[in-house]
Amino acid sequence: VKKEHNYKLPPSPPRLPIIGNLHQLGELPHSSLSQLSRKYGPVMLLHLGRIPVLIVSSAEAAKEVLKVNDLACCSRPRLAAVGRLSYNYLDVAFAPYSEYWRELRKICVLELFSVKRVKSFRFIREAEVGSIMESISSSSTHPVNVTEKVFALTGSIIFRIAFGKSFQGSEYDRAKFYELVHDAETVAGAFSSDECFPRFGWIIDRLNGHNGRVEKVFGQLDALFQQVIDEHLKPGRTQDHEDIIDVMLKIEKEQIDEHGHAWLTKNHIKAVLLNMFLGAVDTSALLVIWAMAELARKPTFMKKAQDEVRGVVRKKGRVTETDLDQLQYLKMVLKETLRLHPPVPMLIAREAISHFNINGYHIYPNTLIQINVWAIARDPKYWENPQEFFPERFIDNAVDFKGQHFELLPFGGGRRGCPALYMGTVTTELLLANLLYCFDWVLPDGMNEADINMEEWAGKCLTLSKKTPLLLVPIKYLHAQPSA
Ligand code: HEM
Repeated sequence: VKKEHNYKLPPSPPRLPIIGNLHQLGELPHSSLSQLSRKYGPVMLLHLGRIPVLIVSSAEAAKEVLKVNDLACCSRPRLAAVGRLSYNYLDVAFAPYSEYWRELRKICVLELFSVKRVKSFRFIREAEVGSIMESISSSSTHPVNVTEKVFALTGSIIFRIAFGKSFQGSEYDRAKFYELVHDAETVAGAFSSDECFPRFGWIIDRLNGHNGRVEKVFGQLDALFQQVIDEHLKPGRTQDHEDIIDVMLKIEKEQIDEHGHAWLTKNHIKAVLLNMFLGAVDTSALLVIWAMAELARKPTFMKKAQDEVRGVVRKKGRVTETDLDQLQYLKMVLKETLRLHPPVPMLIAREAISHFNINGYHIYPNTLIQINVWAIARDPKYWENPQEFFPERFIDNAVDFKGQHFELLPFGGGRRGCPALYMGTVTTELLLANLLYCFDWVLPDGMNEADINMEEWAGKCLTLSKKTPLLLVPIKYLHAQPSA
């Protein structure tokens, strides 16, 4: 299509020279952009330095992107830090749209994150959840940092699913591991100055240490992944259960062509491992932390969820995955949390591959596209009392989060939607159900419900955290036997 001057562009807020609209993002971009969209509309065009970015803030416009024009805009921007961390886009989350990405995505959907594979890791989830419940019950009646415990759990589960061993069985320190995942998230979530500013941005990157930070994180991740892959390749290694590295090494072997070339190499495996750590640890943890914070603020909802889970599990001692189907209220609590606190509030940026129109506006190739699912899920046009946490809104309501209902998109949608939705939901349901079954939760001395700090913190990451840790006092339930 020829670039015509009469192609109408989406409305844009006024911008400053050089930095464009960067100064309007603020500490919480999803929130600042939600306010801006009230003035400029659900489809607006910003400029972050030199990068044109389309901000989408309505369900109708999200449908235009994720369904009607999915193919025209399902690439990802090539950002330098992400490129370095992903071995030059050998991963699935950040790889531009290509035949390679389609093949790898197929492997993820069919082999790595399929329901069958995820079910095969049930024993890991149940064992790790049991051990965290044990550790919480040892501090029964004292305030517990719920945020820390929940992060420890999601990290341990993914570590073991991916690497086939737990922190206990490895020389890798848990705290060091979290720091590394967090650092990787931060550098991956930030634009470099070079990307935003023509000609001189690279100088800023060098001066402010951005490049050095990326290299440091890359070096540490690469060393960890290499070490674990080497362990898997040691002759005589015995394993009682296939982990993600085993599966990928098997695929690597099977893909060797008649000339001895494998299109899947160790770097591809490392890039996918990176996606698993960045995609799974924080998202699942944040969902459960926000859910616990909301329930602690609303004791009647907490009690209702506890009555349900205790009614189903009775004196069994702990919740197992076979119980989850019966926990309808718990599922509504998590759905409502995904609405109010989507762990990835603006999805992962897409990039337009070809020209397309949306709401009568023209979008050019190479435009970045950000869908503000946080804003959509709080829009009174789609939700009654949208700021209120009210799980009952989902009774007799067919809206779900699988990417077909554009007013609720916590896992994204279309070709680039989250391929691990099942893994995410089964992990978070099991964890929340056990927290609610095993303990009653009370507020630390001197605090009341209104004192729970619900402020958000984005910290340049893709995910949305709770600004302060959640501290609650667990009182062990009579029948709880977490490690039974
Ligand atoms: C509650 C948990 C989770 C939430 C809320 C979540 C959310 C998301 C979102 C919003 C996206 C971007 C979708 C888009 O751009 O349209 C995404 C993509 C992705 N997620 Fe998840 N996720 C979760 C769990 C997981 C887990 C457990 C894994 C892997 C172990 C994972 C791996 C990925 C990958 C690889 C992508 C990139 C897909 C692509 O670009 O083709 N996620 N996720």
